[in-house]
Amino acid sequence: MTMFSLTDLEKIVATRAMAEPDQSWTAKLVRGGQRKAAKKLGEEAVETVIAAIAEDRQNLVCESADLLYHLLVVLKIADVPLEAVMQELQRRTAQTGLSEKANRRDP
Ligand SMILES: N=c1c2ncn([C@@H]3O[C@H](COP(=O)(O)OP(=O)(O)OP(=O)(O)O)[C@@H](O)[C@H]3O)c2ncn1[C@@H]1O[C@H](COP(=O)(O)O)[C@@H](O)[C@H]1O
Repeated sequence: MTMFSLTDLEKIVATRAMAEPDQSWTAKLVRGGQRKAAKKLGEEAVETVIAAIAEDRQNLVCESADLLYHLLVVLKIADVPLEAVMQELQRRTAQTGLSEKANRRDP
């Protein structure tokens, strides 16, 4: 069995974004606009943090899934393809996180 990937979920999100809002959470979020979708993403991030701190592994899995799904919806609304994020992550593999932080210029 091939592993389900974020790219697969990105395609589902793109398809469901065009569905009727009363039949799809994705469509409802997309029609509601970025402010609401991003707020939902923030809530899911907080719930993920709480699960991590509570050392609740099962809940951490569920909240992480909610978080990644809502991130893909926010990227969809912003018209940012997952590929752009992956390219940025790939670019960063050229250096360690610590050296990136040390070389960062503060605004
Ligand atoms: N992965 C997800 C996914 N994760 C979470 N959610 C929904 O996100 C919503 C918000 O989650 P919460 O736990 O915060 O629920 P809640 O507290 O009741 O939310 P509120 O009513 O308080 O806003 C729920 O309705 C979840 O069902 C998701 N909805 C959809 N997907 C994927 O998107 C596909 C298409 O879904 P639809 O767009 O609904 O057809 C699905 O088959 C899945 O693959």
